[in-house]
Amino acid sequence: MDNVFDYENIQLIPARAIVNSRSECDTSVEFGGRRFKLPVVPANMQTIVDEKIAAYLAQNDYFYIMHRFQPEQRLGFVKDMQEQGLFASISVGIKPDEYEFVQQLADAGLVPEYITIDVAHGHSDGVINMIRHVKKLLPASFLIAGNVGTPEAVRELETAGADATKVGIGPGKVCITKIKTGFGTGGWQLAALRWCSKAATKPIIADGGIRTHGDIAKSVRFGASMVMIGSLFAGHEESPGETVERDGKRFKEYFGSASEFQKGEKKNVEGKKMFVEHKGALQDTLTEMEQDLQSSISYAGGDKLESIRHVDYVIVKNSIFNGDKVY
Ligand SMILES: NC(=O)C1=CN([C@@H]2O[C@H](COP(=O)(O)OP(=O)(O)OC[C@H]3O[C@@H](n4cnc5c(N)ncnc54)[C@H](OP(=O)(O)O)[C@@H]3O)[C@@H](O)[C@H]2O)C=CC1
Ligand SMILES: Nc1nc2c(ncn2[C@@H]2O[C@H](COP(=O)(O)O)[C@@H](O)[C@H]2O)c(=O)[nH]1
Repeated sequence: MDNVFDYENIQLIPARAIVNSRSECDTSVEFGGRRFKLPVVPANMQTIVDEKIAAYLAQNDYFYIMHRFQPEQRLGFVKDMQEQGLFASISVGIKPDEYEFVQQLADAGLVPEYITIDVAHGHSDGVINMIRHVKKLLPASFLIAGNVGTPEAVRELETAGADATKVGIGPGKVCITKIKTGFGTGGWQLAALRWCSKAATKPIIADGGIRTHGDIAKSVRFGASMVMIGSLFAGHEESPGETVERDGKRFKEYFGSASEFQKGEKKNVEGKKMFVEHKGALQDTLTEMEQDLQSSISYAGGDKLESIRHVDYVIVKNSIFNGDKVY
């Protein structure tokens, strides 16, 4: 690795605008055979997405990935979504039950449009074997595999049959992997994304560490086709996390998928729980993300998302925030 940096160390350099209004800029992206309004997907976590949010996103041309923490509901979920004419996008793990679940889907003739293999350490035989199993039984599903943090891992998962890989080990807001294990891409996620994307021949999802809307444009610049976001989606009215009130202010809970709260036990805990400020309706955030990304595209000197991919950038030694608060 040559240059090591993260989101807060990068500024993209503006180019001459070709549009007269930011509204002319198109933020949509093709991913897995469908076109979505934004290159953004809320994290497949229990306090971020539920069936209702999934249906809303699919109906409104946004990508979603349902989490895997209510495993018995997944088959019905795929059926329900497809009966409504919506795409089904689910997550699986790699334990023996998950092999049976994939078999059940195939036996029932249910083919989710998207399947994500969601485990902490994706560069493993466990994930490679599951990729092969899914590709054998459900070859028409678009298969995302992760998480990984190296070019070797991206290549191996792609070779095994993954249609896309998910990059990010430990940069998440409720992640404690970096502290508890000493490993991961925490603190240099954007550089890791750049490193991985140079090796990738298929799309990459950048996962974790997004703290501002500008970080979406930076992810696209450094090779992401899609950006997975947890904390920025945690505080909405619709968010499944519990709402609490403190000193007259409303907050919503956001916990890690490897936290004690998710697991129900204190074993291999690599996640924590926090409370984020309540921030209104989900659609307002999606709209603001679209407007901010339209602005990013205009600064890139284009009118399509792709124009961000080739802009110049500088590495700022400390933090671009220089003590400023984001909001
Ligand atoms: N993106 C990230 O940085 C991280 C994300 N997470 C999220 O937390 C959730 C739980 O993840 P996970 O614990 O993988 O899920 P599971 O508990 O379902 O574990 C999946 C399988 O992988 C094995 N496994 C887990 N970690 C490792 C490892 N480091 N080395 C070898 N084998 C391993 C587990 O065995 P065993 O339990 O016996 O080791 C188990 O068989 C997921 O949603 C995941 O995305 C968790 C940590 C980091
Ligand atoms: N190390 C852990 N990572 C986790 C856990 N639960 C989720 N995640 C990852 O975080 C991102 C979201 O990051 P954010 O910065 O946008 O909030 C999510 O998509 C997972 O990859 C966990 O318990 N431990």
